[in-house]
Amino acid sequence: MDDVAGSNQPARAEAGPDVAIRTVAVGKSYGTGETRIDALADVGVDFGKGRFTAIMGPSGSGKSTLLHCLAGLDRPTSGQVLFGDLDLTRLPEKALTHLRRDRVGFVFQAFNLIPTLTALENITLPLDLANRKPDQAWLDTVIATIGLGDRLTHKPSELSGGQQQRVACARALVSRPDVVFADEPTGNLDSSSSADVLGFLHRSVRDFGQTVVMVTHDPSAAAYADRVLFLADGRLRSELLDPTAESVLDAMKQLEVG
Ligand SMILES: Nc1ncnc2c1ncn2[C@@H]1O[C@H](COP(=O)(O)OP(=O)(O)OP(=O)(O)O)[C@@H](O)[C@H]1O
Repeated sequence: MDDVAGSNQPARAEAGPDVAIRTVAVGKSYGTGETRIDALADVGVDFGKGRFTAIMGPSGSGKSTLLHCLAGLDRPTSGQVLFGDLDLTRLPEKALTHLRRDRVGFVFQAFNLIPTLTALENITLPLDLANRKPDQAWLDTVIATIGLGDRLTHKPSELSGGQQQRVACARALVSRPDVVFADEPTGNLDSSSSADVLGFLHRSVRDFGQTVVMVTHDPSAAAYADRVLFLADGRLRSELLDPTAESVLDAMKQLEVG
């Protein structure tokens, strides 16, 4: 059993059979005294398995901080993050590194592809780094779904922004992670490329049962999700099921009023 050094608390925990990640009273503060900022306060929420959840809220409301705590990129100051059968808040650094490598996929706003590798080499990079052989049938499925056809031998500089982000999505999915985290994945894309990328993420949930958690500012992007969580001042304020761009806009207006 993995224990945090100096702690008797086990790192094993159980979020629940249908729950990919559960947060329990999560808080994250920066600084102390007068300059202390509570980026997150008392956030308790379940992220269902095989669901597409969007996180929205004004600038500075804690969206990225929450995503980083969920993905094991950052540790909360208080509370628990239960990731499947693990309590991330009690997991030693090395085990967190393994979790990020083996059980989590990331899509960032800035694509973050390796410029010297081809699209295909970028997609299989996480497997190569982990010394794992690709599941060829799954790789073929992912490649067919991103629809890059003959562009797989191209370098990122020879691809459009939308094509690069679809490669980044395929890279996030290739190891069949428990959860794909996307931080503003369409922030640098035009509306047509955004629709391609969001459509791909949506299909990965609907057709392959992938769990996706996405931070976005864009109501149209959030409308691709099954559920939208709204943060304000580091607190969870409301949520919306089966969102549309209009209902998300309304909820955001309510957030500003409230
Ligand atoms: N490393 C840090 N040190 C100090 N304060 C931080 C740090 N990271 C974030 N913060 C603060 O925590 C709060 C939440 O930041 P966060 O980036 O999570 O918000 P956000 O909702 O993702 O914002 P945006 O939409 O602008 O990206 C902000 O007040 C921010 O200034």
